[in-house]
Amino acid sequence: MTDKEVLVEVQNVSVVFGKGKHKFTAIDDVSFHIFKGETFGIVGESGSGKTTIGRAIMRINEVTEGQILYHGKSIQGKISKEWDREITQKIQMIFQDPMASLNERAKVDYIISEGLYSSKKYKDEADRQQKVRNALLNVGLLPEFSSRFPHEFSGGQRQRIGIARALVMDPEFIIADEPISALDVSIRAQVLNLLASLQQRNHLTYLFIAHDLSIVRFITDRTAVIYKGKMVELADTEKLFTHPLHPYTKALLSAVPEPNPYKERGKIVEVYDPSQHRYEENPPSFVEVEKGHFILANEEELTHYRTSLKMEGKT
Ligand SMILES: Nc1ncnc2c1ncn2[C@@H]1O[C@H](COP(=O)(O)OP(=O)(O)OP(=O)(O)O)[C@@H](O)[C@H]1O
Repeated sequence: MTDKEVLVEVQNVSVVFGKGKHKFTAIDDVSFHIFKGETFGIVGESGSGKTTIGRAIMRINEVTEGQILYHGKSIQGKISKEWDREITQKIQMIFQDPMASLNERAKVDYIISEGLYSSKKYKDEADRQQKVRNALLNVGLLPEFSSRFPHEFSGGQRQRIGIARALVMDPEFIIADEPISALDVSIRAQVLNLLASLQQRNHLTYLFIAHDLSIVRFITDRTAVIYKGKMVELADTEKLFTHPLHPYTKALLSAVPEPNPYKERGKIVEVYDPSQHRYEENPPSFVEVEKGHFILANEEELTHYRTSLKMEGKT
């Protein structure tokens, strides 16, 4: 990745659902940015808020506090019609479950064209059909499939239809929300490879949401770890996997199964205990502890992290 232009900026974003007694903070003061051309991963356990962040960038979830910028311009609140149209086209999402995310009663042709219809992003009917054909070919499906219904396809093919639906809009940024976790293990690699080759060919930027750490390591350039709506660590992916600092990241990594059964047998899985932080008296902030490596820590913890980095000779 040579281009370091910032494409997406999430600034102190909180997303709160419900009101009064039922108020629930799903995302709590989260900040990060995504460079153009990179694959940025967000990992965390179920319910940690990964999807909510993706949906906030898609403008499906309303941001309660903070702001999200795309190409340096706010995407919320009162925005011009042109800007709204542009971001609706440029930011696309691929969903987790290809069985649930495709309209069963619509033909593939309509499913893929929906975004085109609402944005009127085609010259005439022949142009629309050509765009659908190209999108299907780009994801390795036959153009003839456009006259079929979703139930006629396998899980992997359906996810390819979901990808084609995003691609037909000629996007710049794709939020892939656990795009392979609902698929058979045997076809996961194919879909991942397809996403990787589309990224190269179409100069795409990805936000890749996952709970499976081995996939994140394989596909992302940088990774953020989220725990109960708070971002706790962010670093280059290799760095995060080889030199994790936050105890939650360490616990997550220690739970990844080892391919070697002998190692797996003797392995100690760390348990994360959030009460170790003592944040009541000394609250944390998300700070850069070394270049490009951010961590949620209070002053006391920061001193500890800096010392351990120094000992590794890496400050
Ligand atoms: N519309 C909503 N109204 C109320 N609570 C919600 C809403 N959407 C999400 N939540 C809650 O916010 C929290 C975060 O949900 P989210 O789907 O972002 O988690 P996730 O990390 O993506 O989990 P998973 O891996 O299971 O998809 C959960 O506790 C969820 O129940």
